[in-house]
Amino acid sequence: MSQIKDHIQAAKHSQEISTSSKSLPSDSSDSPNSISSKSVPITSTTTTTTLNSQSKRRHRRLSSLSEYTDPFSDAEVYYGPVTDPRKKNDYTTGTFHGTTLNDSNSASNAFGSNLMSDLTATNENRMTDKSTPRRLNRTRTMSVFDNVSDFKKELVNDYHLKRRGSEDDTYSSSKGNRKFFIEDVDKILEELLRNEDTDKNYQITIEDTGPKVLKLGTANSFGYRHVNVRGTYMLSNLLQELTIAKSFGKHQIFLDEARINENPVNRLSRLISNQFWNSLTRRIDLFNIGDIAADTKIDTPEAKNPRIYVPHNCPDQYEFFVQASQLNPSMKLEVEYLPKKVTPEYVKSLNRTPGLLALAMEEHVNPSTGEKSLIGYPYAVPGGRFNELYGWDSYLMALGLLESNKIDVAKGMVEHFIFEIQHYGKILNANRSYYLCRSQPPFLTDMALKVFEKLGGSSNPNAIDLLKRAFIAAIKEYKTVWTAEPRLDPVTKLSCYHPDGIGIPPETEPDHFDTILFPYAKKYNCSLQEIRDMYNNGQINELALDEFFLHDRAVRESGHDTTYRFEGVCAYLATIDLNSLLYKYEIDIADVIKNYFDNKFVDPHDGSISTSEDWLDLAKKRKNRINKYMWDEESGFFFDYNVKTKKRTSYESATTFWSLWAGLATQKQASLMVEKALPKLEMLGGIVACTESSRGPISINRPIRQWDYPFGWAPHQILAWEGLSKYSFRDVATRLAYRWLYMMTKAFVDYNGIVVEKYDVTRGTDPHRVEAEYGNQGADFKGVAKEGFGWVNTSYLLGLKYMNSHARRALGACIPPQPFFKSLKPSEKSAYGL
Ligand SMILES: OC[C@H]1O[C@H](O[C@H]2O[C@H](CO)[C@@H](O)[C@H](O)[C@H]2O)[C@H](O)[C@@H](O)[C@@H]1O
Ligand SMILES: [Ca+2]
Repeated sequence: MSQIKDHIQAAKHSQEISTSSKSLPSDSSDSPNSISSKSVPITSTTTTTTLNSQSKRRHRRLSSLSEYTDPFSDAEVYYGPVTDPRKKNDYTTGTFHGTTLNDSNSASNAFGSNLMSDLTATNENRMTDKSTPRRLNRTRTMSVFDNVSDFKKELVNDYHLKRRGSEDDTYSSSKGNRKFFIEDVDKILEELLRNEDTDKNYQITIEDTGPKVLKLGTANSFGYRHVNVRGTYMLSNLLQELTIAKSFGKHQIFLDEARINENPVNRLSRLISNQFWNSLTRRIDLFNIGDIAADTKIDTPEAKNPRIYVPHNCPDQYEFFVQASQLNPSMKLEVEYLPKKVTPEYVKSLNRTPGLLALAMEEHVNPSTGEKSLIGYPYAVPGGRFNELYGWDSYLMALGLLESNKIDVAKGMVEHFIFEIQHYGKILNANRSYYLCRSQPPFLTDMALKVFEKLGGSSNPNAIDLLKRAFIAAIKEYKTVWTAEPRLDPVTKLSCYHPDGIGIPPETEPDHFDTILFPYAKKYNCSLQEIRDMYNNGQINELALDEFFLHDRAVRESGHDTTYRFEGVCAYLATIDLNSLLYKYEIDIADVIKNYFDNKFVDPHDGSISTSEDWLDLAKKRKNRINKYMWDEESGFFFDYNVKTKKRTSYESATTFWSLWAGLATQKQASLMVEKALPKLEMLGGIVACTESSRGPISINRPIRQWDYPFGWAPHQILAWEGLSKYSFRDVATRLAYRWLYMMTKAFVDYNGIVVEKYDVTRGTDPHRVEAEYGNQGADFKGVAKEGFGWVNTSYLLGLKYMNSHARRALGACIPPQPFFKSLKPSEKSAYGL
């Protein structure tokens, strides 16, 4: 009680509450840093009695100010729970019924914390942390006035930069624990955006030309004394935090300065592990299926209502979804069975009526009623327009999820892949009807092994069971998808991406094929839309177009959609990517048969028997063929091999490093790759997808492609780092990782917390600005980025594992690679392969 009096006395003495009517927070706040909207006015005329009764009511709030609360706790802990009953979603009770990505008003969507287990785990971690407050950071204004993208240079030229005022001096007295008191979240948000978001995109970035300073009231003075928050980074973090607080229905909050001043490396990795994964996680239940089935990619009237397609032999699932649609008719969920045989004609017939494809579900028994129901296994989606379970994205996300200890989600994705192989014949490009004919780069064996290890490996019978089921499925996939016609080339015995399908892929952006279709529109004297329809409806027969779209589908199966490496030829290329991955399958299968099937695998699908030696033999043969057809000693590249023209290509691609990841290259080949190929692909921000010379000139008739120079992709970085490390080039991997992390951190700091699908690795200032094909996913958010992008999130967590504390600090200060490498002592340089 005396502590309370001291506070009030101190406030009175400093005359902070004596002149005007101000609001103080009430005690009804149930999280340490949020305050109820009901505040208690105190004026200079307030009587002692009133003060006393208010003191009591303020007790918790005032004492919580002096207590240590983790400034870096998750949004749910820091701002939660939701105080607006209309926004009360099931994240508070552990079930999640909403995934509408664009609904910024929903707290659960702001940071969809779908799984109670995740929340509990995070809270537990925090609690163990509590006694040891982390070292708080120095002020990170990180303003970069003169480092503005040429995208907006003209605007900046007209702007007169203001000199900064002198720094307010209260920081030292706060002992690094300063908190702000935001009396009116909406008002500050509005002021912040009005002053600082000069280009009106609801983000505060280095391209905004505001004063870069905003006054905020301190918590100790209940808002009467102000300090300046300066610079793009802190102001944009303030915008992010206020946006989140608002989404939790908060009108007043205490906000730790450390939270908006956090070391960016810590902030980004924290957000990825504790927030972004949750926002990207889905788990189908009776109530959320409508949201999960929604799709923004197809724009036909029939695509407006959510639709789910169920395999012909899954009656339980069919019933479950019918029940879901009956329980909630306003969801307008349509439920359809797939036929037993899914043909390309059938898939094309669904183009106007696309739908989600059912995934694996488990039985759930309600402990109190004993009632049985189904619930989907959790999975993560890549983000942005990609709101479904993808093939290789899932593997890459699983690596990051495991790193963040979200084992359930990674495991769930293995279950889904087993289900997909059983019911759709392959791991699908993604679980939408328009992806039924094609797959994506295969990673299931490695994914299952990594999940298995995390689950406790051979000491856990459930982990062994999962591993065995995953390998039975992977062997089926290997035999019936990747080493069967049309994907297997009978001559070289190497494999190509070569899916089925008819017509124009409906999920692509409408103008994507305009340059290809234009001559046909001219020939038939009709519009581009008419030619699209005529071709899709089979009203015109054009063999060249059929051939083009055969390869286009193959490009999409390769995951590298799109690149000039593959255009017009992909289905005839035995690629180094795919054949490296299949080599890895063969090696992994050999291992698992030896260790978990007593070295005698009886295939339940075809009755055949194989041993570890059989699979090692397949691997050896593939390796010899890869060397024969693809290795180019002179350039240090593995190139794709064209099985039709019977020629090795010369397109220099980052996927040459997949041979290292798979472990098929020799040490000598690895050294040549580092010596000759790497210098051509190593850019400012990491490894570029291909060399500029291989890509060739870009023009209006030859538009830029996203899987080509100058773009860099997370999967390429991750596989190269791991591959190089396998071959004693961890130093080189560390250098490449620094580059990539620097680029990501810099964009995150300068562009309002952005994390995108891909980056222009040649661009120092705004690498996230990629205007190719459907644009960059992850860039389109208001106020705060909620999910990052799946595989890029992973790349950040994995890249950090290569960094020592010195490099981490340099990244936190956004030191570009060149000056950083130059500043290293000779003894330190070797750790970066310099
Ligand atoms: O809608 C256009 C294409 O989009 C996907 O490809 C891209 O996103 C995927 C999800 O992140 C990723 O797996 C792929 O590598 C990207 O190029 C989709 O996979 C394509 O099939 C689709 O046509
Ligand atoms: Ca802006």
